Amino acid sequence: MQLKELASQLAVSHILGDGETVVTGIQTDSRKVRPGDLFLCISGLVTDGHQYAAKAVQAGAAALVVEHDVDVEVPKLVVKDSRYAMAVIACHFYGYPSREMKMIGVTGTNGKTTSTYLIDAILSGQGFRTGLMGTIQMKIGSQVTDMERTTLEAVDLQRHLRQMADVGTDYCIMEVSSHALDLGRVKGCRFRTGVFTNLTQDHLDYHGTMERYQAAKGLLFSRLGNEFTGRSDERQFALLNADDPASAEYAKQTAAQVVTYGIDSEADVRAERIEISSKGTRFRCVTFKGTADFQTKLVGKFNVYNSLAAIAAALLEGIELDAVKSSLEAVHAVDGRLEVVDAGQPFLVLVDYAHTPDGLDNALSTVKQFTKGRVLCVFGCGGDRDRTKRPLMGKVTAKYSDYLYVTSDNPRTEDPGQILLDIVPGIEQSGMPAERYELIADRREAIEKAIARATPDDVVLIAGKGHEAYQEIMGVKHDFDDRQVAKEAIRGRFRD
Ligand SMILES: CC(=O)N[C@H]1[C@@H](OP(=O)(O)OP(=O)(O)OC[C@H]2O[C@@H](n3ccc(=O)[nH]c3=O)[C@H](O)[C@@H]2O)O[C@H](CO)[C@@H](O)[C@@H]1O[C@H](C)C(=O)N[C@@H](C)C(=O)N[C@H](CCC(=O)O)C(=O)O
Ligand SMILES: Nc1ncnc2c1ncn2[C@@H]1O[C@H](COP(=O)(O)OP(=O)(O)OP(=O)(O)O)[C@@H](O)[C@H]1O
Ligand SMILES: N[C@H](CCC[C@H](N)C(=O)O)C(=O)O
Repeated sequence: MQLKELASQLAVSHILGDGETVVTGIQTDSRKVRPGDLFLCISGLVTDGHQYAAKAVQAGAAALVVEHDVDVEVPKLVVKDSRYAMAVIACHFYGYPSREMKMIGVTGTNGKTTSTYLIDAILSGQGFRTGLMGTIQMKIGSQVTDMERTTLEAVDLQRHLRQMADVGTDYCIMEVSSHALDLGRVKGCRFRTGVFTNLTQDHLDYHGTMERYQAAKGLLFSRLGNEFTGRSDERQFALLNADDPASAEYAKQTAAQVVTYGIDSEADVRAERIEISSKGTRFRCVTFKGTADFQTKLVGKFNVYNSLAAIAAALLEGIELDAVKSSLEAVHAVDGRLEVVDAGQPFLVLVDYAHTPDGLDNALSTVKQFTKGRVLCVFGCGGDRDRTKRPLMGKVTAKYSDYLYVTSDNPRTEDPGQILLDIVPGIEQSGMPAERYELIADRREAIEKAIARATPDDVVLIAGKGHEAYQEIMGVKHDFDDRQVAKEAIRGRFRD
């Protein structure tokens, strides 16, 4: 594609050099540039991509997108904001793949991964070809790859959406993080349905305030039906959690048809008569397409919300309630979400991905509901992330646990000992006596101690890392899988 064609997509830009220069790929990271690529210099939060222009050209970049001139001898497309230009250019370069599929985007603090998995299970159960993108995995056709991010940068996102469209995908179900919305990663994507799960504290390191965090998530809904992204004939839906106060605001901002789900409110799709056990959940689902009794294998009230979101999304696609019911009831636990670790021990061990105060509240209150003995909880807080959530996570875990093992999550570049100390004020505030919690920076040791203390009827909940198979310390990802470590600890204890 010629540089001038890409320039024509941007309202404000000019070319320095030959506009007929052909680019054969797009790249935002100088270390990944291939000959013929267009290298976009992004002024980032940590470093400035313009500094790597020369390196990109050495690697074969045929042209650059810049915000100001840089001293390298290739044609340049000068733009006002290269991050914004990135999404526009990527959509055009890859031929607007989101217009060739029905896209369902899920945003919210917690429940995105679970909801996308459930929607995927129902739609693929109906024979639709589905693609999936989110925190755990990306599925394109029959190919499944692990993911490092919740929502990809625009260039990578559009490239993968093109692959999805090319293999004949009917529906792409994707998680849309608040970072992605704020940084314009999904700009230009045409969503058929935007789903909102909930809004509680997280990521204040990035967004600063809850108001800004809420506004970032709102971009998914304010753009739905408002931003021209092609195929304007098709209806679009904002599927909102009626029990979350943020939904009222999102409903006002969207031009899409608002459909609600909930438990405590009069929603379009709602659950009644909820019964929760350690094996699963029963509820009656009242919808605009009839009523049905569900018995799912997913545990907890929060999973009723995730189920309702998925049921509503599927009903909006014209799937009958009976068919929705049979697909949803067949779903087992999602990877690392209240996942049972069974190595033959006489007590229940669960691994969960709760890593926010509300996620922990939901996971632990659910566990507490069906635990006859004591709740032993192992948890920590990630480094280089919202520090203000740490005492809140301490407080909520102390509220529900009989014994707490405060340990490291992914310390990243922070001092693990300091992260633990940041959690303690919350535990103290809850009034938990000092003999009922321990600070153990080594996560393996913490898991081993919890397993060693458990007796029949107790439940050990290992929270925070769920499906993650690593622990990130000072930029190095060490092999570490809570499920594996827990199994080893159980085998160690019951060896004889
Ligand atoms: C806040 C955030 O999302 N930042 C992301 C963003 O950083 P940035 O734009 O500030 O980039 P930067 O690191 O300053 O670099 C500037 C530019 O120089 C380029 N560069 C840099 C070095 C080099 O040698 N060569 C080079 O070309 C970079 O590729 C980039 O284009 O772009 C970078 C390149 O793609 C990302 O690595 C970085 O993610 C950071 C590491 C991150 O941790 N992001 C997390 C918080 C995130 O996005 N999380 C959400 C999930 C949240 C949820 O739970 O809901 C997600 O969607 O994954
Ligand atoms: N609807 C919900 N409301 C509150 N908590 C939830 C909900 N669904 C799941 N959780 C809790 O949050 C944890 C993470 O769930 P899930 O992976 O589905 O969320 P997510 O939004 O994808 O998270 P992230 O984007 O941070 O990876 C679960 O392990 C569970 O403890
Ligand atoms: N998407 C979330 C995941 C957090 C997972 C938790 N294990 C941690 O490292 O804090 C984030 O990047 O904040």
